[in-house]
Amino acid sequence: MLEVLQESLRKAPIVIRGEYPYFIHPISDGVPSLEPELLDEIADHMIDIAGTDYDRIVSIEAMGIPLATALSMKTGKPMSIVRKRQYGLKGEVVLSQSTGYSKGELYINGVSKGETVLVVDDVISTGGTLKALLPALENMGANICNVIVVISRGDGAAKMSDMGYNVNTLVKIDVDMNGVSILEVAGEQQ
Ligand SMILES: O=P(O)(O)OC[C@H]1O[C@H](OP(=O)(O)OP(=O)(O)O)[C@H](O)[C@@H]1O
Ligand code: HPA
Repeated sequence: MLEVLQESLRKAPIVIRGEYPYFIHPISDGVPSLEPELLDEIADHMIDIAGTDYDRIVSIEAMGIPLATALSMKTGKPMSIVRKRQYGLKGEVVLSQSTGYSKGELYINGVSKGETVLVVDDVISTGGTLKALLPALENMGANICNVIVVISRGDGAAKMSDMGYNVNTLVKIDVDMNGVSILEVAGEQQ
């Protein structure tokens, strides 16, 4: 299952950002090359998990964009991208994002009260991004039907679960200076 994703993770190089061992992968970075087979495999798997019964796909720049685009084209659902740039549109909501290696503001536009949304992203690590985003979407009146993140590293997904948010992840990994180890693949017995 998810063979293309697993194979690509095993090849991911590691660099150090501050003290954080950062894996470089097509889904999380868009480099060196994001192949259509990989996007196709992931989008199909997301549809297996979440179906198509929602009004909107919500994702976060930058690397949520190819995922949300692939899913939008398969499902026919519109998408809204949470941006790192302020637009000042009416109803824009700002939140603070903190990851293992960065801090900044995120801006939500385009999500209406009462909409059912599917949230997708490339990676969950500390959980800092989703910890800020999910309550903000709920405060805007959105109904979050599902959250799917492709790659889980660290304890972010467990922390989200403690907060009452179930984050579906396709693959759980461990990262050290030697590379990526695959700990768990969705739908497979370990
Ligand atoms: O669980 P966390 O520790 O919050 O980390 C996860 C976040 O980190 C990455 O985003 P990044 O801000 O690096 O943006 P990018 O997509 O532009 O690379 C990733 O896309 C997630 O949004
Ligand atoms: N690599 C790529 N994207 C990420 C990482 C990482 O190690 N951690 C959080 N987002």
